[in-house]
Amino acid sequence: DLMSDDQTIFPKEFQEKYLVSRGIGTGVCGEVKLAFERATCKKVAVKIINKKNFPSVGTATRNAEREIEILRRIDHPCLIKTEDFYQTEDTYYIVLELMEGGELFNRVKAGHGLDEAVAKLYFYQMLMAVEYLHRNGIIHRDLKPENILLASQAKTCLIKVTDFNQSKILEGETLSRTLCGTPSYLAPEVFTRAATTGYGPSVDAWSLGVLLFVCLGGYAPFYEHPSRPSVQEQIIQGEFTMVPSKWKGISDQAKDMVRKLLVVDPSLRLSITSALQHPWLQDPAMLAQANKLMYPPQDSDTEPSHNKRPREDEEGDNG
Ligand SMILES: C/C(=N\O)c1ccc(O)cc1O
Repeated sequence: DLMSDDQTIFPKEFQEKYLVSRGIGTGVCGEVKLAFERATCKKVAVKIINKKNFPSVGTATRNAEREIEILRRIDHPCLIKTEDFYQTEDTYYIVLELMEGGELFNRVKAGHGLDEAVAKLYFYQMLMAVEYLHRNGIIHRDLKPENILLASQAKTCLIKVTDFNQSKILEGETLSRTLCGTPSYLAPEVFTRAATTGYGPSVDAWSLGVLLFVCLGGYAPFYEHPSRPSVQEQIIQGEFTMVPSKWKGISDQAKDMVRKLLVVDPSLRLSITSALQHPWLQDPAMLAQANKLMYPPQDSDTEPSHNKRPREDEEGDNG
């Protein structure tokens, strides 16, 4: 094992394939470093996860490989691709697609939200990504701004959801571990019924509601405050306030979407599929822009049509 510039130990075969550079992010489960694939100079992100953060995972190592297999097959333009996977006896190294725009978290700076049109474009892509995960039997369970990555610095850009592999690979998702991170995005049933009856894909709809609230309002719907009930209590009661000064410029349809997602009873909450049919998203200009970002025309799609004369320097068979 060779030491990189800081104390992280990388497996030899990892070092042979990748050159590790600087840190680009840290999460509750580990840190993220920029790396270069030596053979192609392609930039990648490497998530380094210390197994001691996932005590129950030791026994689940076998199905970690199986989960990796499932995740390799996951393929959607708004989901981060798992490109490679290494592990030592105490660390996981997950090689992921790099997103130059970094985390959405750094875009929704405290105090002001995104333009409504930008929030709508991002939210639509999140819905498409999460609907695809659910169709493939994966519940994300940890949707939050840190797990939404931006492809570029541009406002209207492709976004990708990450860390869905986290919960799926590192099985051993216990309620206690779930409660170790910030509870702000956790759905009510995770605190109430989850321990016994378990919970379904509707938990992701709640988290997307919190995400949309933050993108539009620029502040969290459920947050710690000395004179308020605990965050957990606020969530279980579904108590949130759209402060007029922060929401005055936001459309009624956008507010309606948020209100229909932040519903405590999962059976009454708007589903991902229904959210995609909500009037707020029936916006042809946004849909066209999103589809262009998700499915950019490839060269082969723009082949000159057969009735065009080949360019002077081009030898066409009818040249
Ligand atoms: C986890 C990840 N990519 O997969 C990532 C995390 C942080 C960041 O700034 C850029 C990134 O690409």
